[in-house]
Amino acid sequence: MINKLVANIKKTGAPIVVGLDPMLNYIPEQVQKKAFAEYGETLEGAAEAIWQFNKAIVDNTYDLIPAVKPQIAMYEQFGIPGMQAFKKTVDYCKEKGLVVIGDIKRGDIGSTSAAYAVGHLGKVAVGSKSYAAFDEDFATVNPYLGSDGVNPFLDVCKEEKKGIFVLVKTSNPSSGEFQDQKIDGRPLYELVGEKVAAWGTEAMGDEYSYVGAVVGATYPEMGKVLRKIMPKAYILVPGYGAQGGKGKDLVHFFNEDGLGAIVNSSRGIIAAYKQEKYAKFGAENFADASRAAVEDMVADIKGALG
Ligand SMILES: O=c1ccn([C@@H]2O[C@H](COP(=O)(O)O)[C@@H](O)[C@H]2O)c(=O)[nH]1
Repeated sequence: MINKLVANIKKTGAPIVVGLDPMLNYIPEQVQKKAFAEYGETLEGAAEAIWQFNKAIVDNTYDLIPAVKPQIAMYEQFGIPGMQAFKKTVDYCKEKGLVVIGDIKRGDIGSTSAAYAVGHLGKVAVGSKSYAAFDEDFATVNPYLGSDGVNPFLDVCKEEKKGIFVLVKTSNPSSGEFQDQKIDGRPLYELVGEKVAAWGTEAMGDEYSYVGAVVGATYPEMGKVLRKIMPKAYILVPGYGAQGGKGKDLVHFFNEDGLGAIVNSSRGIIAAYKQEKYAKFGAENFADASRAAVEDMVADIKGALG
């Protein structure tokens, strides 16, 4: 899958990911009304609204982008219907040729991590049969339980040629509380970065490893250091747009080959129609506003990279 991700990035010339984080309050009234008319103001109605919202955005942007990142929390809050909308979204994006990064942030004791890995990236055995349950291409993994929480994901990735992005330095304001703590004089996120590089040597694609890292756009100096520590790891960079990250902050997340990083924007793209800059599109044309926001994001990053 890392080869497909790199190929999609080269084809589109767009090192970006559209984050599909559909909160109900981003979904225009007309989409909600139609879904509620069919299913009532129920969990099913909410799930239908988020599915129709996602579909419109994907239909309007898929030719410009290499990948999407559905955030599972946004679906899970609507229970079983929400999870069905998650799965429908994953399948639809894959049909459109997009790489799907499930932002699931899992990681547990070994046996539990194995179940997460199988459910999201692998196949679960049922008697003599096996099924790919959610079947994303990549998943985000929390490494803070240690190697035995990550190894089951590596095993499934090797078998299925899928990938993971390991949380190394997250974009949120309090990420330093634990991640920046020093051990033998070095911040914890650097030690995790070294582990990502080591895990990656066991799982190489043609140019990059199946084991990537999450590093927030909001910490550009740390991104620069981590880029050097993990030269073969793709870096998934959240924090662009709504969290304040800009193209100029991201230059050092990339390698000399212009590859090596993929920048996520969720609210900045899917709720673009709510921003003054894209207000001319109106709520009816929300997906056109998202397309314009994708074009602007690509221009911003490419401009910064020169
Ligand atoms: O360090 C991290 C890791 C993950 N995220 C996720 O990315 C998106 C960001 O959404 P925006 O609307 O573009 O701010 C969201 O799904 C987060 O859970 C992150 O922000 N930082």
